Amino acid sequence: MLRWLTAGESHGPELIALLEGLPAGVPITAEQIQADLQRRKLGAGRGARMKFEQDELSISGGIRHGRSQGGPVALRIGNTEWPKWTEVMGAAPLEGELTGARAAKLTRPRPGHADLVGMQKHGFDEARPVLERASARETAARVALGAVARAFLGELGVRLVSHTLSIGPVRVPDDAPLPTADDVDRLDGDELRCLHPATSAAMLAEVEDARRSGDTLGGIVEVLAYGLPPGLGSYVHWDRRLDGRLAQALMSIQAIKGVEVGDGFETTRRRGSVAHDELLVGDGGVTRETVRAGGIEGGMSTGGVLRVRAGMKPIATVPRALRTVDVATGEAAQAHHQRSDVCAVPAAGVVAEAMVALVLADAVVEKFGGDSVAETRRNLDAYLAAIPEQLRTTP
Ligand SMILES: Cc1cc2nc3c(=O)[nH]c(=O)nc-3n(C[C@H](O)[C@H](O)[C@H](O)COP(=O)(O)O)c2cc1C
Ligand SMILES: C=C(O[C@@H]1CC(C(=O)O)=C[C@@H](OP(=O)(O)O)[C@H]1O)C(=O)O
Repeated sequence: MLRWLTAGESHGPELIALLEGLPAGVPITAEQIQADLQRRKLGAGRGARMKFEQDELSISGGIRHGRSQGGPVALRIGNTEWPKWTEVMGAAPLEGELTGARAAKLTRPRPGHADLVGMQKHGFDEARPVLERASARETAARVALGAVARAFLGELGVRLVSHTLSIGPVRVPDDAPLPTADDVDRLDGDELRCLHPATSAAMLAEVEDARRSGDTLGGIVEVLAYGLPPGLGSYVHWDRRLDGRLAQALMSIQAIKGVEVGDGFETTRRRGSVAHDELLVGDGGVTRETVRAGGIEGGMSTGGVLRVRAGMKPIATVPRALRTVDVATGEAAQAHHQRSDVCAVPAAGVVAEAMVALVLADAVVEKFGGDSVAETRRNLDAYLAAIPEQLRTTP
């Protein structure tokens, strides 16, 4: 079993990420993790902070001479903004009152954020302690862990890619080809992480229009995984189903409001005769002509391309501020707003990829075990070799 945990606040000194259960021998470097952190900062619509803050990665444990060692992988991502926040976010007891530009209490909770409920739940009189941990800054830690999970999967021939399917009302045409794992660099080179040039241009125009009118946008991202073996997950227990685990992981990303597996809700509008992936006689086994189910049947990977989507709501800190209540006075007010992303959908694609990588890596460890990646690979190869020829699937 893989376990992972993150800690840290948006304007604290650093984020901490821990991954436990990774077999030894996975090749992984700080440069690889840093490269993924960089990918998460990209994209049209990101706010000012992405330009001046660096993700300062350091590896505190679990990796030696470029390989995992079998112990927990411990990562730190320094917030280079920290020197401006030492007073507001310091761990030491406060002597006297806060002073300076950031001293004012945040008593105008932002609708669509954790602000108000977090205050009610934890007994805070302002939103600062809530928004610091609820912030999607935390997704940097997830992406760092996802890079490690992806390195493990890569050793087993599994490769991931994510892309933007829609921004607001602008969507990639249904007949556009699916990105493959060879498209990652091209996708990262596009500000919207979209391979379809006309759609990317229309998405950019939509983001610029939202920015000009003091508004924000959401959208849909899609993650694909190539090279998975059949049989990850389970049809036996509700909590071991791969689709359920992926949905939970994707829904846990800040601002994700819906998840689809394969064609998702579109499938509900079809008749059964054209909704599934028929099994056909192929060269050397069984084949499927379509990928409507997204590579999951009965809660298990089919061995075909896995395809999941996550829908993100528009950024909740709207510059044209939303109505709220000042909880210090009980008076009507406008929500607190300082700076914010206009649209973070391209970044959410990178985060979604990381979460999918972590879930798949967990499912691989669950099925194939292994204290070293070589052992995991032996177990995987033996499993595949033992599947009778008539039952084998070819992509
Ligand atoms: C990569 C990423 C960046 C985000 N950036 C912002 C932002 O700049 N401003 C904002 O208000 N929300 C941003 N969000 C979304 C908020 O964190 C999210 O809306 C908030 O936590 C409440 O959403 P929830 O109800 O889904 O948890 C971002 C989300 C992601 C995934
Ligand atoms: C810092 C990141 O995203 C932040 C996520 C976020 C939010 O409310 O979720 C709000 C913004 O932070 P701030 O209020 O400090 O400008 C984003 O910049 C990041 O992704 O690294």
